[in-house]
Amino acid sequence: MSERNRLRTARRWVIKIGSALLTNEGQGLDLERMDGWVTQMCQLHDQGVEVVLVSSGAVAAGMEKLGWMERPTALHQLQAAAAVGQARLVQAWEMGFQKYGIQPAQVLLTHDDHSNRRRYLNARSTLKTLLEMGVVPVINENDTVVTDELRFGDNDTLAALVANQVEADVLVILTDQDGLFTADPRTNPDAKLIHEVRARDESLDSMAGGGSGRLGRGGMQTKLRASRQAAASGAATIIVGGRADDVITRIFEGEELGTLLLPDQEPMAARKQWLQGHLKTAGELVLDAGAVRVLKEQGKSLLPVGVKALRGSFQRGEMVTCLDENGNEVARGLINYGASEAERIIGKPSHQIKVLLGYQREPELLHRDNMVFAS
Ligand SMILES: Nc1ncnc2c1ncn2[C@@H]1O[C@H](COP(=O)(O)OP(=O)(O)O)[C@@H](O)[C@H]1O
Ligand SMILES: N[C@@H](CCC(=O)OP(=O)(O)O)C(=O)O
Repeated sequence: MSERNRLRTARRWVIKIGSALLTNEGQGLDLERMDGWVTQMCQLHDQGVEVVLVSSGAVAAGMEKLGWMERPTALHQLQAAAAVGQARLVQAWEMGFQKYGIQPAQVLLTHDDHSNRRRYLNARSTLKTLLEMGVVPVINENDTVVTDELRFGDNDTLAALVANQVEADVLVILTDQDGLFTADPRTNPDAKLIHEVRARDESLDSMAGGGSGRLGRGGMQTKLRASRQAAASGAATIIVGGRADDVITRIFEGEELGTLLLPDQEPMAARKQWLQGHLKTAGELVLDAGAVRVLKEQGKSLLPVGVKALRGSFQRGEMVTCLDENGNEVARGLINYGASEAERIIGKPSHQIKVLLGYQREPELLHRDNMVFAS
């Protein structure tokens, strides 16, 4: 299967739409185009694809409402514009999605939400819950509360971190150019579009310029960096011109649009490598002999029934070590329940989880996709 056709099998997409594209060069939000993207995202949704939308445009929408012609540079003015514009932005997306009976949700994130482990896990859990419910999260940076030092600034970086966070298969970056060119096409009319490349290819560094348009931030440099970040969890990135007709649908159908930046590894292999490198664990589970056997011999998920004891005050989503009764490591992985919940369900069959906790998230304590087994 060609790499493009493989996109048809991608089940979770993060789609980032930049400021340069969302606003008609500063004339407010381009509602007509937004409607077109919504239609396409809903078509994807109908095909069983989970969609996360990372939408810029708060500052640009706010500028229009406030009658400002130039993007301000002072942080407090940017924040004021974002506060005015974010409401407008999310209202526009909501109206679009509701025509198709699909519920969007506003999620505003900051740098802290990614660097603080607890908040990271919390946000991940919320995003995954929204996706399970068929909701489309519409994410932006929480511009009004961030400080200069702790600002993503551009949404490419934020979109890549979100792609890691929800383990997306593909990150689509819609922008105002047809893709990544050999040089900035604004200043180099001879620049050629790159169709497919490995994200880590170092020759791209000198091609991607940092200069952006009047409204965007970061230019292609942040998009290239984002593709590398996304590749770390196995996601492919497509940088593509968002003004092309039916661009999202055509990418889904495998058409060669924009630039495809490939990861070096399949998502699962990348994920396992990431897990392997995660040396810090937050707790331990002691397994009974039966559970040790199915984990060791069949590489299966761990159910609560096979756990005899636990140690540590871990949160849901943190890394724990699984030990046999002699203290030897059998596996490690990300746990689906926090320590106080796990305490109540260990040794019990999964069908009792709902009665014991009042709810059931997953039947497994650790899912095999989130585990690496000791050799
Ligand atoms: N090699 C390149 N290929 C394409 N565009 C480039 C390149 N280098 C720099 N750019 C610039 O990046 C801009 C897109 O980035 P930006 O303005 O930040 O948009 P967005 O708001 O979509 O993130 C383009 O308009 C283009 O001028
Ligand atoms: N959070 C900002 C986004 C900043 C921005 O323009 O980013 P980008 O679209 O990546 O160039 C906003 O909503 O205006």
